[in-house]
Amino acid sequence: MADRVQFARMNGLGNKILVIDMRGRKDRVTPEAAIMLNADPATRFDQIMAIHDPKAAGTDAWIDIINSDGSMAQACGNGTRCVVQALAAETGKKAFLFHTVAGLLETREHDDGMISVDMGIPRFDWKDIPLAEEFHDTRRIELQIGPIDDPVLHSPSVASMGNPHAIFWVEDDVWSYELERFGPLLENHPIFPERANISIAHVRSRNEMDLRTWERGAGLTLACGSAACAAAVSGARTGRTDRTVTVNVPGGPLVIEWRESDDHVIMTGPAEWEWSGTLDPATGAFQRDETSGETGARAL
Ligand SMILES: N[C@@H](CCC[C@H](N)C(=O)O)C(=O)O
Repeated sequence: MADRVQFARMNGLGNKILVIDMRGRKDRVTPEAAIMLNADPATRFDQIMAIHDPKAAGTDAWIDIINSDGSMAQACGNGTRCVVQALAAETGKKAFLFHTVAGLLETREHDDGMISVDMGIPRFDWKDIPLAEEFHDTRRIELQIGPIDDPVLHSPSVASMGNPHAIFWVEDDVWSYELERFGPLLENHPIFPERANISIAHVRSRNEMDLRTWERGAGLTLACGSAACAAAVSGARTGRTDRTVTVNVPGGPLVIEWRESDDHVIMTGPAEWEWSGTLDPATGAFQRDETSGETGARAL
């Protein structure tokens, strides 16, 4: 038990997150531990957010983001809100500056419990997504799935929110597409050398869209915050939407603002604590706290 750390099972609009407290330690959550934790229905997750000691002055923590297949991700909007809620409950602070492989993330918990994350400036250059071939206009790239003369999905917009996203625009209901079938094929398409998160978007109005996402390294999820940001900026870039849009993901609505003043993308939504326990970050062996199980915001 001595080598165990605290963790909380949380969710951001149904995106299943394990927040693991690695502060004060030099080791990292291993891919083996991630795979073990994901294999148990009690701890099955979409992402792990491992909180480490800060690496730079002025920041509150370094965060490693790990997908359920054990791979590392550069961004996780829903998981970031979960970390904010856990640390706000622990410290009473309302604002945090986090550091990830993709850069700095400014965050704030509002009085109504909603949490905003500054997801940074999106990138659109084909080399930044990255794509395997040169495309001058990433608002619409040549990529399709299904019969060549009658594709089911085609011509996605692509964007990087630190992590790679492709957004397929559809005129009809996002639920009428077999994303569980097309998602893995598109995630691993050779055009995406680092794989990609694959979303289907239906625009309802200039300020609202519906979005389903097949996540790189995690599969179908109820919510993907960075995909909502990528879809919002791609909607604005292609003239479909305004710069502030409500993105309805299967788990509920996220509000995304692509700020005019500095091009940063601000994502606002909820986070929810479910239960907590201790685990071994090397093996993934875990124990649930007997006393945990009430809902509401909790410290780790
Ligand atoms: N759920 C996340 C995105 C997680 C990362 C993604 N699977 C990747 O590998 O890029 C979110 O809320 O942004």
